[in-house]
Amino acid sequence: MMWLPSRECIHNSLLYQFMVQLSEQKNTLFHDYNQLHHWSVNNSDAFWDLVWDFCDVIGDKRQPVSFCSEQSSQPAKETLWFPHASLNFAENLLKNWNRHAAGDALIFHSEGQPERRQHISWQRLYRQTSQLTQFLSESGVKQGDVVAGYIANMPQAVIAMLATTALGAIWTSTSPDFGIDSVVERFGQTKPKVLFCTDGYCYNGKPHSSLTNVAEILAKLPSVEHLVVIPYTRSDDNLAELAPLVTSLRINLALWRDILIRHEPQPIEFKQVTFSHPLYILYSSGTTGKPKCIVHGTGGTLLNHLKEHQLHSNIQPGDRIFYFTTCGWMMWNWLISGLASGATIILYDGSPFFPDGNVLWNIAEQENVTLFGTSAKYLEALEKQGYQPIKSHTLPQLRTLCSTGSVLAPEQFDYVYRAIKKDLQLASISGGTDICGCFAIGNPINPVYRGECQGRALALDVQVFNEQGEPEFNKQGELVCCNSFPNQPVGFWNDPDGSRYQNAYWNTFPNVWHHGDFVKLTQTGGIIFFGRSDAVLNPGGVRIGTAEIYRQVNPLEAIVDSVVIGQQWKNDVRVVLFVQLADNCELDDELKNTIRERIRTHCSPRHVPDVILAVNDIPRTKSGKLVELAVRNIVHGQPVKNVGALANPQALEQFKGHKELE
Ligand SMILES: CC(=O)CC(=O)O
Repeated sequence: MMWLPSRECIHNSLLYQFMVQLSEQKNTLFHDYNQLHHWSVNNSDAFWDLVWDFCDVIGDKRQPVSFCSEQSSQPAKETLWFPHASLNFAENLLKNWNRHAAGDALIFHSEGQPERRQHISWQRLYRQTSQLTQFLSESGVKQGDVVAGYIANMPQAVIAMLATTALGAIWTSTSPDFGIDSVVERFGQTKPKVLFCTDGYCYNGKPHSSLTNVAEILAKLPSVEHLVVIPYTRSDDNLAELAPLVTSLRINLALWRDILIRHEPQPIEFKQVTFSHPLYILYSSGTTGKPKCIVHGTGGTLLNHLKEHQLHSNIQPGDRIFYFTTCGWMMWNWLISGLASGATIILYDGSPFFPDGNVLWNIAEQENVTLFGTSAKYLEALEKQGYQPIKSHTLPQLRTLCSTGSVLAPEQFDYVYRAIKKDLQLASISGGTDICGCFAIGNPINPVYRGECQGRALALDVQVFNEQGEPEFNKQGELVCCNSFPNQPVGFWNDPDGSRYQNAYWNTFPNVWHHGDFVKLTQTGGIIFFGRSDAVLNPGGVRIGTAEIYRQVNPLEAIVDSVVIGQQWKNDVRVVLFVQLADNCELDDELKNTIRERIRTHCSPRHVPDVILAVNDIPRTKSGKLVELAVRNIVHGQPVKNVGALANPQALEQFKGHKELE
């Protein structure tokens, strides 16, 4: 065990208060989290009904909580949640505005530019949302229209999203480091009427202009009628270069500042929509084809985020929450929902290592961050570079550290408690874009065990299935969810018969959501992740999660990063490991033997790579995920679909033509 919440922490937690309320209402005693989880799965209507009340959702709830036709052969998929409810997402995020009007709703930090730090009060957030809502209405945006952001992670992105959803329109965003094709592949499918863009973004000490990309994107997105430019890295005058283009395309060009000048803040009329009304469109990474446009509903997203924030993460008014993300990752949507719990959101645009690895910890210290969210990859890089925030920063308010994006190895749990903070709830969380939330998540009342996500998310019947579709306990298998939950996607955009949605999650096991993670449920109620199940290595028919290999290889000083695949070889599969070496290191026999020995000792002889090769860079998606399937395709001489989804597509070249693989 690595952390145990104090009795005081437990009793002060919202989850504990929820359990007390539930015990009184249902006359049932809940002794621990696992008991509550069990109850919530078996009584999911009562659970979600109480979450609505407990989290003070503004809206008209109505009964029933859920409905499914008796004829349905897939109730887990086809259940409708709160079928008669109506609500508005932005209204719920702004509901605290006049309670703490002068307090901070948003705080913005921009890479390397302390003078750009901005505090946006709740009142200013409400007023600017009102101004933008008026602009969007005048621009013809109505309920169900799509509004897009090609935008840096800054307050204007939040305000544009709130104004869009206040009208019952649908928000979709990518970050400005996406290339032209990647943006067109996404927005070309969802056809936004209005595009918000920043003129650029900052990364690694350099401002990058977006305007040339924007010009080309607009030429390929005929749906866009209005372009709103947010000057960020340059002065307004430089925007003149866009003018001829928008005139030739007959697009209306507006500057953010002018919109604020032209509209007086007014009380916002929040459009009430149904629970399943589309709220967000998120995109799958698109490494296996055109990105899937995953539509998330208003009520499901809100209710689930309230559950994840208040019950699992203990987020309360006065909390200050930070997630290192861009507007192109679902953790941005997750973060911004924190407003609905009265928390202050800390936004950061830039590199987490510029000017050095202290940058995010400086922000955490300066802003008294209570929940700090990041990725396992960031923590790995921080450790490798020798940072120990525990020695350099004072973080008395920091209560929770969330990590996601890839598997958080057990040794990284040691690092967090040794080098960041001892008294901390380390929540390794996992779910993703598909559900805009989590299947595995933390909670403030359970201990944290080394290498384990604390538990299954409340009211989600998460199980581990073997290949025959039978539940397994304490054995590796597929993460599935056997019941319906409100934040299942409403469907995919442009999927009229629903077949793409059905194929993506529902065809592997009957009436069960198949998520594609390779995991194990533990005796403590926790979950251990071993990697994506489609990347599982299969030498001699034994299924090996790729995270088992990374756990042994990546901590070595000589290694910066690695990717492992299974290569079809003589009617079997052999394990091929690619490593990116640290400066001045060589992949000599000694290093190969060290790698093999570590893997043999800590895993098994089956895990030992048959081939180890050096490469200069490891390909990842823009949200930092390894693309094992793309590497596998290259090695097998197959095409890689959608290289535009990658942050460093040029890295793929080095996986071609190795004579050791022929
Ligand atoms: C919660 C998550 O699972 C986020 C991600 O890794 O995409």
